[in-house]
Amino acid sequence: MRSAKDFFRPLAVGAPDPLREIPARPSRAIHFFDPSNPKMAAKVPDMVGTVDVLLGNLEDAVKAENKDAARDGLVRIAKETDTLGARRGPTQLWTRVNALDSPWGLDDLTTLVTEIGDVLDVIMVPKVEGAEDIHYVDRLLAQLEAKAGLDQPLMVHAILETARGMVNVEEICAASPRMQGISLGPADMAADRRMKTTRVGGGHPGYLVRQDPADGSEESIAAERTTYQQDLWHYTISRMVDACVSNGIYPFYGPFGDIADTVACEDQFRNAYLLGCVGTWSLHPKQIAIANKVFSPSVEDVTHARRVVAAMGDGTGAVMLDGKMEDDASCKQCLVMVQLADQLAAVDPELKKQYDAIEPVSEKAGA
Ligand SMILES: CC(=O)SCCNC(=O)CCNC(=O)[C@H](O)C(C)(C)COP(=O)(O)OP(=O)(O)OC[C@H]1O[C@@H](n2cnc3c(N)ncnc32)[C@H](O)[C@@H]1OP(=O)(O)O
Ligand SMILES: CC(=O)C(=O)O
Ligand SMILES: [Mg+2]
Repeated sequence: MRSAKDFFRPLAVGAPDPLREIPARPSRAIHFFDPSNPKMAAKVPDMVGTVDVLLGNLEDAVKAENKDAARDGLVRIAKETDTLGARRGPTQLWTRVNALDSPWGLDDLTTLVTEIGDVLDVIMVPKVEGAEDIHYVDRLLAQLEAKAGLDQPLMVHAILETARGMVNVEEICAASPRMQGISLGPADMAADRRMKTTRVGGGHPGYLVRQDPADGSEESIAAERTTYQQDLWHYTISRMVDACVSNGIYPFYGPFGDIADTVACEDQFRNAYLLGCVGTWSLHPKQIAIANKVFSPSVEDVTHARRVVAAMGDGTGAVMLDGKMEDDASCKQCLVMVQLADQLAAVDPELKKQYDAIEPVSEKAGA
């Protein structure tokens, strides 16, 4: 571990200074596309402005024989789409590179940083297992940034998709000032943990609790009883959120592979939103609207939050609103909601219209 004094020093001569703070950019949906797929690639320019993040995926879901074409395709798209990237327009440009132990990871990093390092915002690194993976990427990026003459450092986002990564999640988050966030990789995580599932994210009907039998008799045990499906990912997401927030970086849910089941997708996204995630992945264009809806506070929540903040004045003490006690702590929760709404309204005109239509609040205390 570097000393606190050295933590913000560039890791290569000529590399830009590391960021002191990770920018809080709206990132409700990270939309994945395969740059080697001509149909998907053709849609990218028109998607700028309709989604917070476009991510050129080079890793899983891209066929081995298309790896070079995907990398080259992303370089071309970034160069030709002059509104793409946070420095040039409303939509960030991220990439997911191949794993560090794969035959393609080194070429991905080398090519992307030197060719489009001034356009890319975040590099997502899959299958991160410990701080050593981030340290390797950190130094290599500094060398490449220096070589490319970049004046801003690239940020790094890790995917949490192994048991060892989970055990080391706090040190991964703290490993570099480049760390921007973490996403859950539920499919690889399930495989690595030897979970007996076959899905890409979401719940499982077999993971449940059952109502007690009425009286312990054989009949009552065999009788129909209510069951409640439980959330397979609660522990993982909660721990990821704590690790990210305690290190000043951002937690994200990941993929929901059942593209047709838009209802369960919305549920999974909302669970993550309620637990503290700031965004999620979109694998198909129809998941973008779901993510944008779920990760934008509802008009009802913003209305309530603004009322509480107004009623709390300087934010201290206790007041009654609608029969409920509000104090410093509930006011802080409401401020999270109000600030997120303000941040999203600045980039989403439709949301701004909805939030602006909320009646202004004047009450100072008790109602
Ligand atoms: C576990 C993990 O690692 S998850 C992350 C890796 N996985 C991915 O990135 C998957 C990305 N998504 C996809 O590959 C595709 O969406 C699939 C395979 C899931 C479905 O693809 P299709 O069967 O072609 O979907 P569908 O027929 O509904 O597509 C409709 C249109 O949207 C396009 N489209 C589909 N997905 C995307 C996308 N992610 N981005 C842009 N356009 C897309 C299709 O090309 C098609 O275009 P067309 O109307 O010009 O023919
Ligand atoms: C997201 C991802 O890569 C996974 O679930 O494995
Ligand atoms: Mg994976």
